[in-house]
Amino acid sequence: MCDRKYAILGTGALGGFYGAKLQKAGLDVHFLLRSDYEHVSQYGLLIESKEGDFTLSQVNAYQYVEKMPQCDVVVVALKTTQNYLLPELLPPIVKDGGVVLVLQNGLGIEEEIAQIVGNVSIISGLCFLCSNKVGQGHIRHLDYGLITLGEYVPGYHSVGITDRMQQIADDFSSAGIAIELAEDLLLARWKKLVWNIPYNGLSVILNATTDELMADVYTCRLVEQLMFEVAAGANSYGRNIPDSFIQKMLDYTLKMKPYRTSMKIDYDACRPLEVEAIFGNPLRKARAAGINLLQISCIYDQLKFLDTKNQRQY
Ligand SMILES: NC(=O)C1=CN([C@@H]2O[C@H](COP(=O)(O)OP(=O)(O)OC[C@H]3O[C@@H](n4cnc5c(N)ncnc54)[C@H](OP(=O)(O)O)[C@@H]3O)[C@@H](O)[C@H]2O)C=CC1
Ligand SMILES: CC(C)(CO)C(=O)C(=O)O
Repeated sequence: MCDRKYAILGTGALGGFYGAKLQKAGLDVHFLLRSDYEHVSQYGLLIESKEGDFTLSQVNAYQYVEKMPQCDVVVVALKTTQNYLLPELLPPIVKDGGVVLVLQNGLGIEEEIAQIVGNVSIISGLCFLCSNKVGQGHIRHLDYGLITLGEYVPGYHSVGITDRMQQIADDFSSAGIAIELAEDLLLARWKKLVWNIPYNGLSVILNATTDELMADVYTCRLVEQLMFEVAAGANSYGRNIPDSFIQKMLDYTLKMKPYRTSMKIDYDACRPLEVEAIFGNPLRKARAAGINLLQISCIYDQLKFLDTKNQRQY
């Protein structure tokens, strides 16, 4: 068993699920919580999963990072809308020479983290996971769970498979979490956006689940066009997303159980939407490389309008 200490920043649908699996496998895990702190300190975490339900009656729960031990691996599992808190949250808990493991959707997050903490490695994981937080300390894992890991270096040059990536992969694999290693993090991030941009965006704008978007010829066409635009964005950075990958994402979603995307869940709960990380950053990156992603830009403007209106109502 490894002696790496893990911190989970944000014990929600994703952080709660993976963190609990790591603890169950015997790893030393420390959970930062917000509204669920009292409940989880007292009763622990309950994970409902198609892979088997389990309870952790005792977890290392914290309300403040100052009380947490310094950790070898700090998992960032907040919504990106909370990333403005990272300058307060990260420095006290990441060990010198440690790893910040970003498990968030979107683009450009590693560059922000590199500004906050020096002398750490930044590794990101793109999570193909359907998980929801359904109550205090109560996570419902609906499907999937594969994480594609890639390491960040300034400029997003491809660094191949590093030893640190391999160590984290070994820890997660020991907890029964499927891991794939990517040589090129930037390519992996754009590939994840092939799914998130059309489905997250359209689910909110059109008030639709994934199966509804796939069942209609017009929305299906829109999804596909958006996917091709994401591929054009990747291409502006010299990354090739083949047409076969787009077909794979369409087939994958057709086979998926009807799903309300995480952005739609946030919208329905009047929580802020991850518009900047998932739409704004890719648009700005592509623009900086000289291309305008017109359809994605149109989705972005509508989401900004809906997000602002939703927040005002709240
Ligand atoms: N859920 C999924 O299946 C997937 C999620 N992702 C990505 O993972 C990331 C996390 O999403 P998800 O887990 O769904 O989101 P959740 O909202 O379920 O989890 C985020 C957690 O962070 C906690 N939090 C927020 N602010 C603080 C704070 N200041 N201190 C401590 N805890 C805090 C929240 O606490 P509180 O409970 O009080 O709100 C919440 O429990 C996002 O980038 C998302 O896009 C990617 C793939 C799949
Ligand atoms: C594609 C999906 C729904 C899981 O398969 C996901 O990873 C996400 O919501 O970001």
